[in-house]
Amino acid sequence: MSAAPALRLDGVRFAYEAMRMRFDLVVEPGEWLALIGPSGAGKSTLLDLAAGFAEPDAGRVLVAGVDVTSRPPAERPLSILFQDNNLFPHLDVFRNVALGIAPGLRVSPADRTRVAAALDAVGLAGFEKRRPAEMSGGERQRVALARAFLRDRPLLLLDEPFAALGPALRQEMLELLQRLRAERQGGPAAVVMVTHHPEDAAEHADRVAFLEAGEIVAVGPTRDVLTGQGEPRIAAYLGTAKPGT
Ligand SMILES: Nc1ncnc2c1ncn2[C@@H]1O[C@H](COP(=O)(O)OP(=O)(O)OP(=O)(O)O)[C@@H](O)[C@H]1O
Repeated sequence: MSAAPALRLDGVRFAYEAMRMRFDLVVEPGEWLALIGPSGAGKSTLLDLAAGFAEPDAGRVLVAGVDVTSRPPAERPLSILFQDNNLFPHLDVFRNVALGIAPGLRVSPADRTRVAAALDAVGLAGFEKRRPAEMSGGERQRVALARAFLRDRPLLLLDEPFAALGPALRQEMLELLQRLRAERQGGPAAVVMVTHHPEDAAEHADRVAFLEAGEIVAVGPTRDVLTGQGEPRIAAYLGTAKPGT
């Protein structure tokens, strides 16, 4: 592929007191990569490093070919969707979505049309005046999704955003996400998704990276990684290890 990777972690090193981490990773444009691995392996920290919430001790972070290592989160060409804290509670739905394109909330008529179209795309036309507290968890995440896609960034970082929603709704949201990213004008957005649900990776991801103790210990096509081929640690994590192996 000739276009620059959507995300590149190049010899990125980072340490919390409890663990040293080192990440090398390339995510191609339009690719969907799932991050799996045991609790505390470093999955959320990897996303924090990509998003700019954590600064590497060494190495470089590139997004869409641009070195963003020392840029703050707001200046990186990506969108983020986490489980909580995606919306501002004091702003209504319209304003929460409009923030994606008009950070100062100076909304032009053209912006207004785009916000309405984004809300329509996630099935929330007519919800413009509601506050987040007046909506269900699933509806709130739809608002966050509308904002993320309105920003039209080439990279979307997901940290279990739909984990609290229940299996059917989680699937519905992932399918909506799949559809919205495919419709992006400049080509599908790349997705890096932390998940504790291997079935979500199996359904949606092109590749899977398995993390353990602050490192990516295996990365490859979803099927290969999820069958744990040649990697007993993955089988142990998935609970598919055969007795005696
Ligand atoms: N703010 C922090 N300060 C100090 N240590 C931290 C901090 N955040 C995470 N850690 C430590 O860094 C390591 C990696 O944590 P991280 O949250 O990235 O793991 P994870 O794979 O996302 O885990 P989980 O699946 O439980 O969410 C863990 O040892 C954790 O205790």
